[in-house]
Amino acid sequence: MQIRRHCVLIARKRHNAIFSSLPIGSLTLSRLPTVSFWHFLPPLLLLGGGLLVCALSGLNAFFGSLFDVLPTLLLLLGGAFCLVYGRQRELLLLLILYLLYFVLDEQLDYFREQGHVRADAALVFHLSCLLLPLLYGLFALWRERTHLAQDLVARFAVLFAVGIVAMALARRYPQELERWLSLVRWPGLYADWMTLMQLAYPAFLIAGMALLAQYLRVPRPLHAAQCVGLVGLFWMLPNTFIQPNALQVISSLSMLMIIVGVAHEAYQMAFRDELTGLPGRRALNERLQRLGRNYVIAMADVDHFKKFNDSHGHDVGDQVLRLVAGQLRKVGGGGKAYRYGGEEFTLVFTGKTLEQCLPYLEAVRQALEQYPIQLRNRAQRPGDDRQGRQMRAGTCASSVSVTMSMGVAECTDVRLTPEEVIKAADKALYSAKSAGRNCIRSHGQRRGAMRVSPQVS
Ligand SMILES: Nc1nc2c(ncn2[C@@H]2O[C@H](COP(=O)(O)OP(=O)(O)OP(=O)(O)O)[C@@H](O)[C@H]2O)c(=O)[nH]1
Repeated sequence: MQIRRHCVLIARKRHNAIFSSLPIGSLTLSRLPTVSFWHFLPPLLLLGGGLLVCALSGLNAFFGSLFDVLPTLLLLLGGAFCLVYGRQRELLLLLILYLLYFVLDEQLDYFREQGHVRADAALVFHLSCLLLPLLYGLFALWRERTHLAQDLVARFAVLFAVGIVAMALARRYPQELERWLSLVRWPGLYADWMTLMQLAYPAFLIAGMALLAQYLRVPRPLHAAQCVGLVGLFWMLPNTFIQPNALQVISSLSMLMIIVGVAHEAYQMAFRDELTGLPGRRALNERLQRLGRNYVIAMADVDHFKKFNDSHGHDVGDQVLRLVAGQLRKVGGGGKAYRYGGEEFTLVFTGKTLEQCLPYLEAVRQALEQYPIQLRNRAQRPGDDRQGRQMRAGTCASSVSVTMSMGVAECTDVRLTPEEVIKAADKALYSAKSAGRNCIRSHGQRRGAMRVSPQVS
């Protein structure tokens, strides 16, 4: 790695935007944005599918019976899954959704059989509309603690206490409670479309904003699923007695969103490298099993990374690895980047020759070399954007650049295994390091380090 310290006038907008100042000791470095549309895609697809099913006039016998048992099935299977993997938060969310389904389904059954609602239907419905967003929000925001058993007991205790108090009040003061719940407190804020009791709207709003804030602070598939789930429940409640399948379908799908969120995160844990967000070694091993006949593998290693760690600290080193991963992720030519381990990365190209891949690798190498990493002192951070612009234009900032060496090998013989190709790429990487670093060397190349101009077609 070649470290250059010099005064820089930061002209590149992209650079400024990306350096969103993550404090690391006395330094600040970039935090790559991690909010992703893909986190929302599975729950949105489930919600869309659910709304479509609800819009159909009636489900056939098979789907009717399926949705009748689905909430119970999801609670049992999803609950067992969450319990085994210590996901108490999700377990309790499933339980809350199931309890809501159970309570309202009893009312619906009575309504269908008798042709009129039960005497306590309004009270039960209003209570559900108030308690659901509050409990869902509370339990979704309640972070898991280290002591799993204590955590689980605390959650059950809170749920139990709320349930007991609500039931006691409903039994002891049914009319007063119903009147209190259905009161229009803010007539000026009342609109025709508001078919739920008025208190439910601020409860949903607060829960929704808190869940969104949680997602923005920690963007995770599960947090996205919780947000979309709340939207589904907000749609479901006013339609419970109007749309025949709304309760079963949306309750089931909200539970499924939580389970899919847990499964999505479990997959990410197994196959994604947490630090860089790139697919990890396990994902690479899977990919190696189905590479076909023609492929190229490049091993890339950050130069003098130990020195960088020693001079700037491990945390800054971590940020640099993220930045390197961000550049590698952009490699063209259909290449896919993986974190091999430590400061080593692997790039895999399929259906291409080594000559075809080299310009893409060279483009990445150059992009990284030319990318200034600005190290700022936290104490000198500007108070606002204007001040920041002035400071960037007028002061000296400490800037370093990171370089990497690469070794490339190609599968030319069907008898070669991917592991042998990786070994060959590793040898070429070693040659690139010996040749002075910050260059690309391909397997079989005898002398000198290869530098090719990035004529990417
Ligand atoms: N910050 C940080 N450092 C890491 C991580 N993984 C490995 N390292 C460090 O990477 C460094 C690798 O050092 P070396 O293998 O000696 O390689 P190098 O200093 O890059 O030297 P050359 O490869 O010869 O250019 C070690 O100091 C490791 O501690 C990580 O996830 N984060």
